[in-house]
Amino acid sequence: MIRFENVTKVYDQNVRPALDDVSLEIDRGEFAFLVGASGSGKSTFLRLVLKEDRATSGAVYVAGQNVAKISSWRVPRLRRGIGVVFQDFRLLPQKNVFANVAFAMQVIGKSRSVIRDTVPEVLKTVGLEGKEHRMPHELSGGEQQRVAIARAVVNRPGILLADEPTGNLDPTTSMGIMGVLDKINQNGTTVVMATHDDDIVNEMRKRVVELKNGVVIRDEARALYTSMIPIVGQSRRLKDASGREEPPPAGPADQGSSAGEEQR
Ligand SMILES: Nc1ncnc2c1ncn2[C@@H]1O[C@H](COP(=O)(O)OP(=O)(O)OP(=O)(O)O)[C@@H](O)[C@H]1O
Repeated sequence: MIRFENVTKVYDQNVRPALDDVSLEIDRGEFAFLVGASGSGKSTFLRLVLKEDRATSGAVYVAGQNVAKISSWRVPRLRRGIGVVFQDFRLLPQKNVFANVAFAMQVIGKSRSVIRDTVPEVLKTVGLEGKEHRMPHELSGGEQQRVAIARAVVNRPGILLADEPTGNLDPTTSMGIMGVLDKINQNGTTVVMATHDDDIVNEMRKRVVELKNGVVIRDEARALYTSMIPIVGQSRRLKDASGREEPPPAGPADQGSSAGEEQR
């Protein structure tokens, strides 16, 4: 669904690349977390998928298409297949919940009757039944993020990109949002989520792709936020699912663990 082939992104020739020779494949229907320190390249990765930036070298494929070869008039069609949610929700403040979601359908020319049928369905999926007429300022942060997710998926995109979607939310509300994203993923949408939230990653046990200085340093299935496998040459500490730190186990990196590293 998403394939990066030796992708390098240089913003400024005088500093190291934001992404450095990244090769990675995320299959249709997968749920993958992108983790890494601030500045490690997570948002750059998402922007390249959306063709908001272009790779300096290498190739980015989305649904089998090399995005560099998509002409500018076809970019909206690419983006229609990709829902996006952000940390700061980005709702239209003057529109109610229904209208915020309906707007995403209006701009692509859906008929009123289709909108009338579809919006309540998607609001139900995200747990906002009965809140159609609320204004954004009358909603909690978690509810606002649910509206943003409803708007992102109402046109049934194949891919949902989420950039720190729980960054402004408390832990309980965040887990509610993860429940919504998980449900959307189980309905067949590929989800890629950039996050710093270790508790969420540890709870979800999905694929984790870890970036450091633009390089993929870990790609592990059903993983924790911090690898169970010590990375050679780095001092790392492990966190268990409760977030408690434990000393790293003795032994070579390639002996494997219950989490089992999987390179794709
Ligand atoms: N438009 C830009 N122009 C110049 N440099 C940029 C630009 N966007 C990002 N960078 C640089 O690229 C690197 C990767 O940034 P990116 O935003 O992808 O990181 P991130 O992992 O998403 O960080 P955060 O967790 O803080 O959002 C950083 O060094 C950043 O300063």
